[in-house]
Amino acid sequence: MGSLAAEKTVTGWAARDASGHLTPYNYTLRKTGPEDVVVKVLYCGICHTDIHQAKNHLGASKYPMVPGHEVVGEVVEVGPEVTKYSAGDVVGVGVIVGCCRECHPCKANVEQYCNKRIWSYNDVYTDGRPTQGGFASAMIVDQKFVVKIPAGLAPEQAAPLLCAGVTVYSPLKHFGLMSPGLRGGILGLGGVGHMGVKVAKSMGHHVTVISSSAKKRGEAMDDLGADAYLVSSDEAAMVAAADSLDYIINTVPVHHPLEPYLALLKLDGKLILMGVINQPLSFISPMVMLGRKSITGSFIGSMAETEEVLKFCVDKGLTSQIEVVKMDYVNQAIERLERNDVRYRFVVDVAGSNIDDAPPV
Ligand SMILES: NC(=O)C1=CN([C@@H]2O[C@H](COP(=O)(O)OP(=O)(O)OC[C@H]3O[C@@H](n4cnc5c(N)ncnc54)[C@H](OP(=O)(O)O)[C@@H]3O)[C@@H](O)[C@H]2O)C=CC1
Ligand SMILES: O=C/C=C/c1ccc(O)c(O)c1
Ligand SMILES: [Zn+2]
Ligand SMILES: [Zn+2]
Repeated sequence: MGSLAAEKTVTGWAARDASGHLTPYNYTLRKTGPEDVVVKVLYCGICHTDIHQAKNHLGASKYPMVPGHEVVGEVVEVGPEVTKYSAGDVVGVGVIVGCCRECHPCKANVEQYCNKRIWSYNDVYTDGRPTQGGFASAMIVDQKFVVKIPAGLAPEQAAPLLCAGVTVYSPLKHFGLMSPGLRGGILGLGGVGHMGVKVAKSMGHHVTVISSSAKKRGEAMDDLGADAYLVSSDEAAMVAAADSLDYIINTVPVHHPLEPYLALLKLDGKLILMGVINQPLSFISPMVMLGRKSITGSFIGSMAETEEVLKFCVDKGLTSQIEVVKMDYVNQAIERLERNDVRYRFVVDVAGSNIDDAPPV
């Protein structure tokens, strides 16, 4: 991997424009700083956010962009002040790779809410270089934003926990929704949603999947262990389920009406928005007033919660349900994810794809 003093040239797969099509791209990483960990990427999950970013759904994308923020890798080098990791450790990196360390969220250890957060890609690091994500042979990351993957978790299984897993765990913990017996809804059974079913079931909740079609009913009930399944267009079933849920984790990634789901909540129920939707959502006020309901949101989880969810999954024997693909399949995987054709997360076998050998385009 080279010496601490040298910049490292790596190959990633980058989007060049809002088509979001990824092709090989060579770039240099910063010299390893005192608190930096050099990570050889083994696996990286494909999150729907990678599509939002690569295709400029939020209007702030910069190219070339190497996406990927569910990264599991092996430590190959550490800076002289790194205390937490050493070469050979299997580690994870998620959505955030920097924060100010001084603001209220940083001091409260919820650094994901720091207004000076640095995203793992499509951002600029403190040295002025663009950040680039995990669809690459290596990343250099400050040790604060690295977690150890515990023994007992396969690295490819662990990858989706670094975004999808912690994204459902964090709000359940924060909003006091970890008690057994709660009735939860998971709206949208994709990468985040399937981890929602697994985590909520492991907390002892009664879990209802609310889906746009009946296609996933059998898998949701038989494989993931959901207790009930609602098709959102089935008006009679939606009416029958009114006032029944303590919370809904809403993972739908496109504009949609909120009122059908607010109606499913009990008194004091919470609709927790997860989907990245760049258009106003709407509802009439009595839908929340007459039931003291809340509409809230949540953004990934802290580094501490990321460590917690990894341990939670080991303790409960939870894994993600994944389809492992090679890097040269990444564009097809993205297309399939967009048309809702994956059960439930693609994970790219980056190290097994020999991406350093591909000629850059
Ligand atoms: N807040 C946060 O911290 C995070 C936010 N996100 C965001 O959450 C959203 C979901 O992410 P992820 O789970 O990876 O996405 P997936 O594409 O894996 O899952 C989304 C699910 O939503 C449902 N859906 C309904 N309408 C559509 C549609 N038109 N197109 C696609 N899916 C649809 C589908 O479930 P069904 O078939 O059951 O209807 C689908 O499986 C994204 O917007 C992502 O950016 C992701 C991670 C963290
Ligand atoms: O997948 C993780 C990132 C989620 C995310 C949430 C909100 C937002 O504005 C983003 O750009 C990304
Ligand atoms: Zn994500
Ligand atoms: Zn801060």
